[in-house]
Amino acid sequence: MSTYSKELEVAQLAVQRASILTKKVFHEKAKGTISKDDASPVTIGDFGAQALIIQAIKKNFPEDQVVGEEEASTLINDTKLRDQIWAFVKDTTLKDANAEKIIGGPIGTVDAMLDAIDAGNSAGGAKGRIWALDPIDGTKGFLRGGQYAVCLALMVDGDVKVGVLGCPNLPVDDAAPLTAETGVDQTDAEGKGVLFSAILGQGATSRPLGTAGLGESKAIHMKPVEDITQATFCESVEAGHSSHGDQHAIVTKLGVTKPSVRMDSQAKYGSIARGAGDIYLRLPVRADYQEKIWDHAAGDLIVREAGGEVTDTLGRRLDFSKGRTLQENKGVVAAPRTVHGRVLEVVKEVLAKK
Ligand SMILES: Nc1ncnc2c1ncn2[C@@H]1O[C@H](COP(=O)(O)O)[C@@H](OP(=O)(O)O)[C@H]1O
Ligand SMILES: [Mg+2]
Ligand SMILES: [Mg+2]
Ligand SMILES: [Mg+2]
Repeated sequence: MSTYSKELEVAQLAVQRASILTKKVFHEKAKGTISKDDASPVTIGDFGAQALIIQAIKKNFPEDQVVGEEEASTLINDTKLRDQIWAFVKDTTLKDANAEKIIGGPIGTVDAMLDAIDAGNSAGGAKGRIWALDPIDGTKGFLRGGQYAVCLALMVDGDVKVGVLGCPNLPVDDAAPLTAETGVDQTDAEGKGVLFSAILGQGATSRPLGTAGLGESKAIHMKPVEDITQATFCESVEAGHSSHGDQHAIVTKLGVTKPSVRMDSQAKYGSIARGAGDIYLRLPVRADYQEKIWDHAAGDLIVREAGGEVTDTLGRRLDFSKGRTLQENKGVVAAPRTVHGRVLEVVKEVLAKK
């Protein structure tokens, strides 16, 4: 077995199983939300997916730590929400019994579910094996029927080694170009659902997300951008998450002619990695916001392994070794290696004028 192939298999199957749950939650209109301290929403889907993924990690790698976005403390007093989550968690399994066995089978009890959610409480850092988990990235996209992603990455001594992104609402077809519609009014109907993966040094792949174990995988690559004016650029839907104004100024200066594609979640990283789009910009809105490691770890590796470069707005690699946040970084600039330098130059020029 090659390095990290076991970790990759567990991560892929765990993300696949969690995606079955998020799709069920979406279709049963059980999206009831509560607001977190940072005013961001969290749903039955977020908690349920976190429980299922951590269960699979702990069954296979009991010593590993997990930095997960959600915490169970809110569920201690809210027994109604807790029971709603459990109703989904207890019935969600992979359709292939063998694959289900690989990730350790279902969770036995409500308490075990709460323990699994809580096991995402690692402080992160530069030592040891730590998984970064975002059970639903782009919760706002999930709620409004846009893009979202189930995101999992393994860091060893602060360096990302394995990354997996499950994107239930993106087309399976790697060649389908991004359009404005890709970001809005999407479903997980026929032809949708893709699982992106990468292992450091071994390239990036995509395969159908599916529900019954892992289908055939294909290598993915960023598109060589010969003429930057023809590039497709993507950004967050939420204006509070990145500066649409700065991003517009940057792409205008680069001569990009196509309108930006707005979509939620790390589906942006996956989409540029497979050449459906080219550039992803995330310019800070607030100087004091620290990006969370679970919002970037898997996508960063997948883009780099597909031939891209990912830095912050100052040209520094994203540093996942500093705890739960990217406290040493500001914003994100992701582009094919061949044009990243040019994009970064313009990012710096535009920011210097502010
Ligand atoms: N002020 C802010 N700046 C940047 N990112 C923010 C932010 N407030 C929240 N976020 C993060 O933006 C993520 C979504 O990114 P995007 O806009 O690309 O879809 C959220 O992930 P969750 O949806 O997992 O909470 C959240 O962690
Ligand atoms: Mg959130
Ligand atoms: Mg997120
Ligand atoms: Mg999330």
